[in-house]
Amino acid sequence: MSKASILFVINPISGASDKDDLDRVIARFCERNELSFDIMKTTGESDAQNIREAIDQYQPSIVVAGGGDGTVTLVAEQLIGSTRMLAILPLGSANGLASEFEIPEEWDRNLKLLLDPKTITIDAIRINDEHLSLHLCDLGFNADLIKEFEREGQRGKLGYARSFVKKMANRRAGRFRIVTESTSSRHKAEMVVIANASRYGTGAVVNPRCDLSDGLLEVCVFKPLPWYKLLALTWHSFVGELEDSEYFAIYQTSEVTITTQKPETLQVDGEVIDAVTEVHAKVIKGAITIVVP
Ligand SMILES: Nc1ncnc2c1ncn2[C@@H]1O[C@H](COP(=O)(O)OP(=O)(O)OP(=O)(O)O)[C@@H](O)[C@H]1O
Repeated sequence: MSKASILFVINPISGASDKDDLDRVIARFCERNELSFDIMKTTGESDAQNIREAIDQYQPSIVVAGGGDGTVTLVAEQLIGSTRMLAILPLGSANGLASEFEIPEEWDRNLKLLLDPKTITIDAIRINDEHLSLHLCDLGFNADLIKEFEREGQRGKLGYARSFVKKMANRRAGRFRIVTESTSSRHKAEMVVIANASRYGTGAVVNPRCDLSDGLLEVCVFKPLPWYKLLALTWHSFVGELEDSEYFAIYQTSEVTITTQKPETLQVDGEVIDAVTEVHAKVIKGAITIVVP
């Protein structure tokens, strides 16, 4: 088999880790294994176009997204409909999609996955005919939390924990109407998740019915609950038994429209989009092939 040609797309500001040595580690790994490679850095401006141009020019068989979930989604968007593989080098604060597949964060172990790549083809979700989601989108609590995290200008796991505690003290519920292909329901909820994957980067399972290749998305509803029930719900979440909780509801569908009574913050794969009153989500079956351990 001919050796892979690899394009590394690195977000230099993702997460809080020191990346000064990364280019050298990548170069040493590729040269040692006789892999042809190129490295580009994102700038936060025109990145989608720059990645497309680099792919056109370089024609890699694997594109590595080195960054957090935002970078992974940005790179994936440029690969939809192509046979090129997407590999993930987790450098973000939470690394949700990478933790879903237990992709190693440690650079040397991660790069070894490129030598004889094992892959899985997964679905994606198109949000409001515009944004791509491979992982989790949500309205309400978690989106507000990410917004707070960004507003405070924090990065890294400690900053995330600080914002989490602050947001937990100010939980609130909104009203949601959820229309799937076969159901229509109304809920008072603190958070509604549109899920391709199963868990956040923290490990909390929000979607116990996750199958990333089944052509379906899940809509997961977290109803308002009193403080003294929080621990029980968290327990149900971490052991994957959320459906036992009366404060949780789930719908499976390939398409959904969610409308809210008041504007709710929407986040897609870790990026805060805006406050919205309507979200439409549709599955793209078999959208992308990912390198996994
Ligand atoms: N060189 C850069 N300078 C400033 N911003 C950048 C640069 N490159 C990318 N960005 C921005 O970084 C964001 C994506 O960050 P990403 O999700 O990869 O990391 P993170 O936010 O640290 O991780 P996580 O999503 O796990 O919290 C995008 O908003 C993108 O525009």
